[in-house]
Amino acid sequence: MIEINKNYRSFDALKLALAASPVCMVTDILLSVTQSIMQTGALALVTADFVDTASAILKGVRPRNDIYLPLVLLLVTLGVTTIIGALIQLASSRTRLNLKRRLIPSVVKIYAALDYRHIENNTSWELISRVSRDPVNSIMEGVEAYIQSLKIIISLASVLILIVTRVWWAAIIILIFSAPMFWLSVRAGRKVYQAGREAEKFNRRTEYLGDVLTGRDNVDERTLFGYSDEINGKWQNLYEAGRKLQLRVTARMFLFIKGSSLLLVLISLLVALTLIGPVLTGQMTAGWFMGIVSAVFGMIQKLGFQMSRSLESISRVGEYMKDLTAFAAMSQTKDALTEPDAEPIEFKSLEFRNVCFRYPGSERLVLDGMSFKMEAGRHYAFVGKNGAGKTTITKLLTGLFPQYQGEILINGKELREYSASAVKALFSVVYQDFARYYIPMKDNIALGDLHRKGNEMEAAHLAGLDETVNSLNHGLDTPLGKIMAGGQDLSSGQWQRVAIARSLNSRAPVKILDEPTSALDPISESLLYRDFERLMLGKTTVFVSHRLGSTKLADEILVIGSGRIIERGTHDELMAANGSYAGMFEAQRGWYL
Ligand SMILES: Nc1ncnc2c1ncn2[C@@H]1O[C@H](COP(=O)(O)OP(=O)(O)OP(=O)(O)O)[C@@H](O)[C@H]1O
Repeated sequence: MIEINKNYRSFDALKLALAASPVCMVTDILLSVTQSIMQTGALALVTADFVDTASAILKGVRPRNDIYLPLVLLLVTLGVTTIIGALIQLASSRTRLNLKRRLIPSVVKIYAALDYRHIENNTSWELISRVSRDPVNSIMEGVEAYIQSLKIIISLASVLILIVTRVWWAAIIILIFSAPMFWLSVRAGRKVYQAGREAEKFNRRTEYLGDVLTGRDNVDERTLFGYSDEINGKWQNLYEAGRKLQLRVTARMFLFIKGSSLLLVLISLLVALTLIGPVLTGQMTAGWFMGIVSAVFGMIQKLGFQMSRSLESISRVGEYMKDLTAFAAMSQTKDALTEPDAEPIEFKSLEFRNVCFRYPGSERLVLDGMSFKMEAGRHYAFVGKNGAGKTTITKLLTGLFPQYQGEILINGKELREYSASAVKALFSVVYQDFARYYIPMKDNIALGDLHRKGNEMEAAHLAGLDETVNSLNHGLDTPLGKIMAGGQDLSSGQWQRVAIARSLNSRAPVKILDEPTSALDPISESLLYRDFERLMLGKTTVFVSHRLGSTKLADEILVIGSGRIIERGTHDELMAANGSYAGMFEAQRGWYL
């Protein structure tokens, strides 16, 4: 539904709603127009007729029975206006639902395909959160504002037509005073959205601190460290700053609306006063006087308050549309949404040739001339200090950051030349901060390779999850976590095994394991290492670990420092070389002696 590289303007809110729900939108607009004519022009006419007939009856000029028709017309006008109001609400809520059905998947699709660097960058992340936070309401606010403005314009036109037939100059005065109000309202709306944008930064931070204060994840540390007051103070400071910003604009807006409403009330009084003359001289009937005056007052109220509000909303949706335009124009990863190929390509080798990389928005080179080669079927381990760049290498390998210099070659061919689906099929990763999906255990494991459903039990068994599965109420079908009904939570180590099972379920020939045993108990960890050869038979593995005992399993250890490989070899070779690796290994071994 959202088009890439389209320049969205505020009016496009209407077009989007019309595309999502044409019947309801057209019904809404037609009913709204009818309602505004009924509420103003038609009501003024039937009121005039009713009052004039009643006064003629009181004077004895007309028979009593003549009152019935004007009375019925008056009641019908009021009744129909109310019914139309209810129908408009119905049509509008249907439009909202239809828009939601079409818009949300479209926003999610763009979101999911965005280049990974936008997610990591603060500025673009703020834009992404602004757009994706509540797209349906943001757009519907504009749609309703347009329809509201149309209603006001129709009301204004029908009242003005009535006034022109009696006191033409009053109509001109109302028009002249309304024009600057329109303009000011548009400006005010823009200011409010821009202030909202500033306030959004505060909102995101207060939301995060709110999570820290109330979220389930931090409950243990929160209780133990007793930091609630400290964080609460920070939360309040941020909240206050955001609130003051918003308040300043809202107060200005309020004064503006109130001031202009007062002005318009004065104009209506003027119109009413000038109409008294023709009534007294008999040029205008009392009924027409009442009809016109009540229509003018009703319309002035709308003009003063609703019109300012609607124009404000229209310019706000205009600003939202600018954000939407920028969001839809953000670079996307080609084929980001494609599934991995059903059959991975045959893997032969992987090579980094003089690769340099810095994260977007950062000056520091994390990889600085990184070169190494890996052959199929062998096991490799990356070791190095915290922040040396081990995880970064795995991110580059899996295509998350294509903006590197140098070459990354798979089977001798540049990584960027492969389709995303081929790269996805080639690697499976157990991430350091692996995901926990609050869905059944079986689905958690199946996500590792959606082409290969039905092998979840085997993968669970290989990952040492038999006991865990048996302890769950419904075995593999038990929802994990506490979100779904009947869900059971797991320990960190059990969750990590689920992530390992996910990887084992995949047929990817290259397994990347980034600290895969950090949450496992010593027995489980050594069992995993014992079975490592069997589990990874025929696979190429890239192991990232600080536990140097585990790196002994690797055919080759690559030590990273200063953004490049500083040592490489088997455990024995590196120990004999007595360099960096040997230093790290001895430091760790010291603790076990
Ligand atoms: N999104 C990012 N933006 C900017 N810099 C980043 C980003 N992610 C990581 N870095 C920086 O890149 C460097 C390498 O990080 P990386 O996670 O690859 O290190 P690592 O060797 O895996 O560390 P550890 O052993 O602690 O897991 C670090 O200095 C880190 O600060």
